[in-house]
Amino acid sequence: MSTRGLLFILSGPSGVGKGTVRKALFEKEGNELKYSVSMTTRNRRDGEVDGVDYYFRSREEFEQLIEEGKMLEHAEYVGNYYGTPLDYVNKTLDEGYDVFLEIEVQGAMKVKEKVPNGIFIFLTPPDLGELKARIIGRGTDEMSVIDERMEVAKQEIEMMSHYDYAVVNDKIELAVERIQCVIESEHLKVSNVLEHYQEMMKEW
Ligand SMILES: Nc1ncnc2c1ncn2[C@@H]1O[C@H](COP(=O)(O)OP(=O)(O)OP(=O)(O)O)[C@@H](O)[C@H]1O
Ligand SMILES: Nc1nc2c(ncn2[C@@H]2O[C@H](COP(=O)(O)O)[C@@H](O)[C@H]2O)c(=O)[nH]1
Repeated sequence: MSTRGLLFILSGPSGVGKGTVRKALFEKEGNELKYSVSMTTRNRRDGEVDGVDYYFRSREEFEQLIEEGKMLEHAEYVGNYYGTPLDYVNKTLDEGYDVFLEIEVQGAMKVKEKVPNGIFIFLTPPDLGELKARIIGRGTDEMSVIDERMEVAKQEIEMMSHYDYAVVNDKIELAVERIQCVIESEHLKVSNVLEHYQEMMKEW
């Protein structure tokens, strides 16, 4: 017997540390979350692997998938498409696993329209100076792109009120612990526990 898994959406400005925190969370023992690998049209960075970090696709291929209704959400971000393939999310939730998305804010708001019972977590920087320092320190973007990402970040932070939880990423380990607390408490919610028993009672 399995009930449907929960959908967790981690979002927040570029460079806040979503990828870093998500990887640290997934390295924790006993974690049964499934990560939904996103699709993008942006160029692959050094060390990134197709199918692991992203599915890297051309604009034409991406647009075809949008047209066929194969994306749960998609957004255009700093000149490239990013999106969440729908089939993997549905299949994995149906198998009873929790699914974890790591996406930007426009996409998260589209998921909220389609999956209102998703759990939306906003990862925040300790302050904007630290956010810029992290983007620069990562060394993956030119200065013009960094400025663009900072402009988008200010608008994104204003969207925090649409989320269920705000998690500060001051220290990676603390941010991971806070997210683990969110996951555990969501599993204790009566609505989620009750669903489990309702499924069981159907079989008795
Ligand atoms: N708590 C932290 N303290 C200091 N540095 C951090 C922390 N978390 C992440 N970083 C660093 O900040 C930089 C950006 O992190 P990361 O790439 O994970 O951000 P992101 O939110 O996933 O970015 P994007 O949305 O653009 O993919 C990296 O160099 C990472 O090592
Ligand atoms: N709406 C979506 N946004 C996504 C998805 N996968 C990643 N992202 C976000 O895009 C920006 C830029 O990412 P980068 O790898 O180029 O730095 C960042 O905020 C990601 O979280 C997705 O499937 N949908």
